[in-house]
Parts: sequence; structure tokens; C-alpha cells
Amino acid sequence: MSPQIDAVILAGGMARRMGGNDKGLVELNDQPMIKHAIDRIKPQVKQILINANRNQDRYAEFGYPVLSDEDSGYLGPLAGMITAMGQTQADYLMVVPCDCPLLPTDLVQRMLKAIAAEDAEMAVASDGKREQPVVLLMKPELRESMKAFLDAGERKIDFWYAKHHCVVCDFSDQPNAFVNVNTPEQKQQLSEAIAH
Ligand SMILES: Nc1nc2c(ncn2[C@@H]2O[C@H](COP(=O)(O)OP(=O)(O)OP(=O)(O)O)[C@@H](O)[C@H]2O)c(=O)[nH]1
Ligand SMILES: [Mg+2]
Repeated sequence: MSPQIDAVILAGGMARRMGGNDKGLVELNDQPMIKHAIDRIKPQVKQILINANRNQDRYAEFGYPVLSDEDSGYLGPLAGMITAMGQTQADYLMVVPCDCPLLPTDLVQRMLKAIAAEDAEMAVASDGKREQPVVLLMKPELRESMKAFLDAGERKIDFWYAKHHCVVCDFSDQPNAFVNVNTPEQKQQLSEAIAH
């Protein structure tokens, strides 16, 4: 039987580079940014979870459970992942950010295959040039390890996954899939690129 996979879309950051505007709700070509991510991921998983720390009512309108960080101190993406790992019943959790509107339509399938090929604990996506540290597929059982790492004051996720058997899943055939919208300028650029 194929494993059950849920996804969490991380939208719990402060979005300082976006002027503090809640990035998942900022519109890109007439749709909230998170809706682009939802449309990419929904066909690939059983259940979507949204992780948000403000505007929870607006996020709830997308029709999926909205989880806020257990620790509300804006401790970074790890806090959102820990929260979602504690909620999911799935075999694997796919983590994606809300600010990558062009995620691969074969993301989950390839990440799962990469894990199986090496009997790894988790996979991190790469665009061929660099790893995408918040695009991860992992077993929810890793929650305790991640929580201990965060509780120890560590924040950098790549240091955490270096402690585990993590395989890099290469998407150099679609490098634009991980285009990341952190600033109004990046949003404008992508908006124009999509429109053409
Ligand atoms: N749950 C949760 N997610 C976070 C937190 N900080 C960042 N993220 C998420 O992690 C992903 C990558 O982070 P960034 O792109 O740097 O987003 P950000 O921190 O909101 O933006 P900046 O303040 O401009 O760095 C995004 O999907 C964020 O929503 C946090 O404290 N809690
Ligand atoms: Mg970002």
C-alpha cells in the first residue's frame, strides 16, 4: 500500500521583507500567494494543513485546518513544522513554504522515491544549485529530534537535517519551480513572468 502523505504549507513567518504583510495572503496575479501553493500541492497529498500565526480566520476560508505555532514567539519555520508533525496522522509530512507559487507538480512523488531509493529518513529538494531547506518530506516521528534541536536554541534547519539520513532530491530539470517571493520586487518580477 502506498504511504499516506499530508502537507503543511508554512505561512507563519513575519514577512519582514514583504513589509510585514502576511505573505500567504498577499496577492500574486489575483490570487493569494498561498492559493498558488495549495493548487500545486493539493493533488499530491491526502490532507493539507495550513500553518499561520495571524489572520487565522482568513486562512481557514481555504477549507483546511489552520494550525498556529505551539510556541508563538516566531521561532522560525521549525516551529511550524513541529506543530504540524504533532497533528498529522500520515506516514510522511511534506513541508512547503507559502511563498513558492510554482512548486513542482511531481514534488511528492519524486521526494518519496528519493527516500525509498536510499532508505533515508527524509528528503530535501534542490533546484540543482542549492537546497531548499523548507521543502522537505519527512516522517512525523522526527518531531522529537526537531523539538530538542529548537529547544536547545538552534534555528538553522540545515544543521538539523545534517544529523539525520537526509537525501537530496534533485529538481534541476525544473529550476524555476522553487522561485521564492520574499519582496514586493520579486512578486512584481514573477507576476510579469507568469503573465507572459
Ligand atoms: N510557523 C512559522 N513559520 C515561519 C516562521 N518564520 C518563517 N516561517 C516560514 O518559513 C518560510 C520561509 O521563511 P521566509 O521566506 O524567510 O519568510 P518570513 O520569515 O516570513 O520572511 P522574512 O521576515 O522576510 O524573512 C515561510 O513559509 C515562512 O512563512 C515562524 O516563526 N513560524
Ligand atoms: Mg521565503
